[in-house]
Amino acid sequence: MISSSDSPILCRLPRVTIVGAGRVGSTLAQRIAEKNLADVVLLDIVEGMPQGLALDLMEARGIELHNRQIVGTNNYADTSGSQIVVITAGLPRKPGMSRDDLLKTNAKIVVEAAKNAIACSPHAIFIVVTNPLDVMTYLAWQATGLPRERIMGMAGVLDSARFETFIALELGVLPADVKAMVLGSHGDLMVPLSRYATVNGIPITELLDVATIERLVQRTRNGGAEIVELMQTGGAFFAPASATSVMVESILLNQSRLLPTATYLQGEYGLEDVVIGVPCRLGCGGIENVLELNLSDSETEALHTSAQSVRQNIMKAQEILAMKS
Ligand SMILES: NC(=O)c1ccc[n+]([C@@H]2O[C@H](COP(=O)([O-])OP(=O)(O)OC[C@H]3O[C@@H](n4cnc5c(N)ncnc54)[C@H](O)[C@@H]3O)[C@@H](O)[C@H]2O)c1
Ligand SMILES: O=C(O)C[C@H](O)C(=O)O
Repeated sequence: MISSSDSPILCRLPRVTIVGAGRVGSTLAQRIAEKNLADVVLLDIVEGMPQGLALDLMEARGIELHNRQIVGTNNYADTSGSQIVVITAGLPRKPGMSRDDLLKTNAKIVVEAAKNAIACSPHAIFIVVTNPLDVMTYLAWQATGLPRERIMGMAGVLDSARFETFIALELGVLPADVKAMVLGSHGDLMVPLSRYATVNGIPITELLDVATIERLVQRTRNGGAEIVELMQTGGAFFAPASATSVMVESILLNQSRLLPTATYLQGEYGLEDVVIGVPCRLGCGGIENVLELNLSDSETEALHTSAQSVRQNIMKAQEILAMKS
């Protein structure tokens, strides 16, 4: 008699663990299940909450016409054998705070989550979402000891989607017709590449004047804060969950999509030993390759300034973690 756990080929469906079942985590669980991408394990420290969310999502399956399993838990043992682990655990910022103000609280949470999750899913690919994003991804990379291909951060897909949204609103065109890429850190020093933004192949520099483009760039840089100020409690979660689900999808379906991804750089763009957003191809092994774009001098300078700020915060985070251990 073969039990289901003895039969990996026939019975193992892809499984994605989401650590942190808050607003981003639970919305991501919904996206993954409703896109029929994988079974989901939602883990949180709050007892009962991930279990309740999972049951609620399970009860929607007949209506949404999918058959994915969603499990809620407080125990890492239930996450074992996951193909992907997404870390959303940690505090969101409040109005008036920068993402870097979350460093102290979230560093310990993310390091612990990463260590616990890798112990149960040693072959998983990790996607970090918790802020401050680039620093948290670096800490999770260190904590897990994973090769850089298997650990990345989500921010660029979201920042790019915001830039595309603002361009589409300005021009009155379909958002899907706008393509743009935002590189750098997930913060005020992010680097929206206006030069590469197009509407169905037409550069936006042909369609909008310099002052308007600069206004849209500034709104993109402030995109997270704009929502935090409006909501007053917590930040964005619908678009962040959509953005993360696109990365999950590209990995699980081996789509090799070229997406702005926070990754550990090893000399690309003249940067080393830092995590920052650059274009990466995402497939079944995680990051398949890092694309080095030909940047102008000012774009390169902006990327380096962004990286310098991440480096300083990595050092701060390491000091904080050293004090606590
Ligand atoms: N990278 C991005 O683009 C992006 C976008 C949106 C949000 N974020 C960040 O994602 C994080 C989560 O945001 P949210 O809106 O979902 O917040 P939230 O408060 O709704 O959810 C966070 C969850 O983490 C849980 N948690 C805390 N410590 C934990 C631990 N040790 N183990 C497991 N779970 C733990 C909490 O109980 C809570 O349910 C924040 O840091 C936020 O700033 C990043
Ligand atoms: O702005 C935040 O604090 C959350 C997230 O990073 C976002 O950009 O929406």
